Amino acid sequence: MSHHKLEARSLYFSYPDGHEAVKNVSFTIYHGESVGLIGANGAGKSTLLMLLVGILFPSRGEVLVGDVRLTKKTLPAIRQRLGFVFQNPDDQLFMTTVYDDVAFGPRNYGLDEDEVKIRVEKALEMVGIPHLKDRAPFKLSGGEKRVAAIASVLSMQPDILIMDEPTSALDPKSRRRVITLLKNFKHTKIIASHDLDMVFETCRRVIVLNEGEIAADGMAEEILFNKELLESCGLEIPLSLQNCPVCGAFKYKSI
Ligand SMILES: Nc1ncnc2c1ncn2[C@@H]1O[C@H](COP(=O)(O)OP(=O)(O)OP(=O)(O)O)[C@@H](O)[C@H]1O
Repeated sequence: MSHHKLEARSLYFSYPDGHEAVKNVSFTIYHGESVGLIGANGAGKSTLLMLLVGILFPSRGEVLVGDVRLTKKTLPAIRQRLGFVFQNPDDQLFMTTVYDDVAFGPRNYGLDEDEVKIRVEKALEMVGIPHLKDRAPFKLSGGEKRVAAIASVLSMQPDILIMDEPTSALDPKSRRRVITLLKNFKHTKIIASHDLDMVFETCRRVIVLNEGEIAADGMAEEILFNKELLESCGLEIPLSLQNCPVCGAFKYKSI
């Protein structure tokens, strides 16, 4: 299904102050792939994700969604297929209730209220917060806000899910719920995170960014066990993949 393909071609991006945050980034992500995007603070992960969803536009290079080049003109038609979860949930939640925030996308898309209700209830169920539906988003805790923001994207049933730090600030139960829904999401997903254990569980492919450039792009097993590579990019092997100091055993990947 080539129309779900997402391609970055020699992307460069400089912020107005001249800082070059993304340099010569190229990759193709095919339908159904699960891709973790990792890198130290400031490596360019968020900037790259914003280029992929058309919040920012590259200084040079191009992004293609299917065969369509992402531009200001093509963006409206493409946007509804891309579900983007921001790093900061406050950028995503702006209605007076959680329900209305999660309903916003489907309503905007023109679905009738019965369908909207089904979508909202399903999305809230998936992230485990049906009980918060009537609450004001700004009165939620950090973790509650994060899962509400995820629900507001799931309700659009996107073809491509792009998430910036979906598990940060989550307690173990909420984190586990997010991991489960990511594993169950069968379309394309791209997840930027410092939670490398989560990346290992949910992504088959990993792209490593270092100072704006791709340092590695390969199978999760190859990359997340590569101590030298990770250390050269300011990262370390995820905890669940480190040898147990007592028995020497590894935990193995289950996807
Ligand atoms: N608005 C901005 N103006 C200028 N420079 C910026 C701006 N936003 C980000 N940067 C710089 O661009 C680089 C990449 O930032 P980005 O947020 O993409 O990194 P990141 O990998 O997502 O980092 P983190 O893991 O800390 O979230 C950093 O050096 C950052 O300081």
